[in-house]
Amino acid sequence: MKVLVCGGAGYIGSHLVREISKLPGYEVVVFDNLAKGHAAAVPAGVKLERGDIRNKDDLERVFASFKPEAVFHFAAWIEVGESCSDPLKYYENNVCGTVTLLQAVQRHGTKYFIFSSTAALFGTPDRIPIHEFDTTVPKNPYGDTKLAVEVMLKACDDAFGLKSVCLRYFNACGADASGEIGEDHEPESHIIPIVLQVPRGKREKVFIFGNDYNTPDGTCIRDYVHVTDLASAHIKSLEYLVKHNKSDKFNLGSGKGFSVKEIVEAARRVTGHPIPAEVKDRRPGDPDTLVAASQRAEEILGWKRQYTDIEAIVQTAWNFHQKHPNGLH
Ligand SMILES: NC(=O)c1ccc[n+]([C@@H]2O[C@H](COP(=O)([O-])OP(=O)(O)OC[C@H]3O[C@@H](n4cnc5c(N)ncnc54)[C@H](O)[C@@H]3O)[C@@H](O)[C@H]2O)c1
Ligand SMILES: O=c1ccn([C@@H]2O[C@H](COP(=O)(O)OP(=O)(O)O[C@H]3O[C@H](CO)[C@@H](O)[C@H](O)[C@H]3O)[C@@H](O)[C@H]2O)c(=O)[nH]1
Repeated sequence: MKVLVCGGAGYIGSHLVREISKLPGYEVVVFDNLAKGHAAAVPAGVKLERGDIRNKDDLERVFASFKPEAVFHFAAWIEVGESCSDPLKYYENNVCGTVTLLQAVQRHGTKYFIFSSTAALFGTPDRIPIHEFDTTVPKNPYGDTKLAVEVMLKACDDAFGLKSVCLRYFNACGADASGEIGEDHEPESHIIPIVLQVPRGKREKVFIFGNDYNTPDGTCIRDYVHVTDLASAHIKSLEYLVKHNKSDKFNLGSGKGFSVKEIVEAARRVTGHPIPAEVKDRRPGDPDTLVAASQRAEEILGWKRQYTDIEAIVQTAWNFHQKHPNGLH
């Protein structure tokens, strides 16, 4: 099976590439413009095609020569805050770019499409844990762009039979067990790598955004799901599409929520560093609690998580940062 991984030099995509390229029966090509990803995150032996999903010629070159049977689509801008101040940047890449990519998929008769969606679809959720068919009213343009693609994928299935799986990740975190690849974003906005910047000597303290939420310790609760477990869900999704030839969508979480304070405490235990923390005002747009119901992925895809313990998850991120004090570039 020939698979094209768009955004495969980025954080989550590179973990999928690493896992799928170890398996027999898959030929993998990464397509990435390296705006945020790293060539060093692509394993030796996997071809990296530098190109942009918004550019029809870049796509045509790769689709015509490689003829992928499946596309994993990770390529997007990912910062919620920036999507509020510069929404058109997000619509242009995440929606228009995906239209151009899907046009290539249609032209070349690619059969399967696996899309990186998000918990941000659910805005302020109806209930916790959040189920797949709960109300989707995003609270920011980033979530709107991801919902637009989910809607578009349904239309592509209806019109020309493209079979897709939308995977709504909750908070992706951790790093490959080898420590060779991990999360290296500039600027960094995610809580675990930010907390680890303190023991890395890159910041003095952590700011906790609000301690007056309706949660037991007053700080926001999120569902931290390990990036290697996300990679295995992608492989299961492709197997599902090949076997059942049917589109679907799944929420992917770890099964448990942790507060921001609990994350800081876990990082203190893992690193042995005091990690000073100061409470600041709330960050706009943060809901109290986001926790996924992931039973459908377990039952229908046969997805099994390797990581459930938050310290073990933070430990993998810490191993990565210790191995790459200056990141991957
Ligand atoms: N990180 C999370 O917690 C999280 C949660 C939910 C969903 N997601 C989604 O998962 C996907 C991957 O996220 P990530 O954290 O790995 O982000 P990332 O920025 O590390 O990876 C995205 C990759 O796509 C590439 N890219 C972006 N625009 C491109 C374009 N126009 N053409 C070609 N390549 C392009 C970037 O260079 C980068 O390598 C994104 O679609 C994101 O919205 C992430
Ligand atoms: O310096 C910081 C950074 C974050 N937080 C808090 O930590 C929690 C987690 O924040 P962050 O790591 O930025 O993740 P989210 O805002 O929950 O968003 C991530 O997870 C979502 C799914 O839950 C995805 O949709 C997004 O793409 C992804 O960025 C939130 O309560 C933040 O307010 C802090 O207190 N201090």
